[in-house]
Amino acid sequence: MIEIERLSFRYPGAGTGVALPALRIERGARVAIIGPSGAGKTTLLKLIAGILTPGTGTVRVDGITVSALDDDARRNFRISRIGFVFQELELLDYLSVYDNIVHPYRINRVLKLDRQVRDRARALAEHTGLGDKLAALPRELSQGERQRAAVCRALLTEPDLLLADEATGNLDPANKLRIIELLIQAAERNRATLLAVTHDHELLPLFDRVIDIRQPGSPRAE
Ligand SMILES: Nc1ncnc2c1ncn2[C@@H]1O[C@H](COP(=O)(O)OP(=O)(O)OP(=O)(O)O)[C@@H](O)[C@H]1O
Repeated sequence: MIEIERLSFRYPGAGTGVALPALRIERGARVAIIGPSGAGKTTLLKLIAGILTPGTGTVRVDGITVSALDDDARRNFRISRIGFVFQELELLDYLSVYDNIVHPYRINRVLKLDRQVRDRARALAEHTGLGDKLAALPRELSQGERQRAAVCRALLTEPDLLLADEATGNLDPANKLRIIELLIQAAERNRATLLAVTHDHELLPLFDRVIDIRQPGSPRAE
């Protein structure tokens, strides 16, 4: 469960940010976050993930007040509980698809890259149609395949909370649908919550709730 109370955030020197009076999202919900460009959708995801710390108010995830954790605890929380898929994929060009997928396990000591994880990485790749691309470099993949690799990486830790920020941007309609369906299936399998920022209104029927972040200072949650 995600609980937000009187949340506000402003970037230093910027006139805009995000403000949300209150919001509750049940565990396992699949939620689309919409709103005009600059309304604060990405900022909201970063506040929930503990990447940014709110100016005022609180964000609680499964009873944990994320902003009250110290830096190490917040990082560990993020690594072990949250899967993030960004629009800018941030796959590492010099690593194979397989090495990209398991990368979080190589750089975070809280994660252990054991045989089970390796098997899970391969199974995820198979399931997403990347089974024969594990040795390829990201630049040798199509855009849809790269995005699927980024989704596999986000799913490998079996996160409780999946945050997708325009994960389907720049993809054709068939690939958009495939990515969202992958995220929804994974969330259902793990009883995880899915929050997906999207500008694609045709994808909204796939979600069970839509939160519309309006102008900063006067947001609307529905
Ligand atoms: N690093 C930053 N420094 C200063 N201001 C920022 C920074 N990142 C975002 N902003 C500003 O904060 C506001 C909210 O940005 P955010 O990226 O959360 O919006 P968004 O709703 O995700 O937009 P979009 O749909 O265009 O991605 C915008 O006015 C933006 O210019």
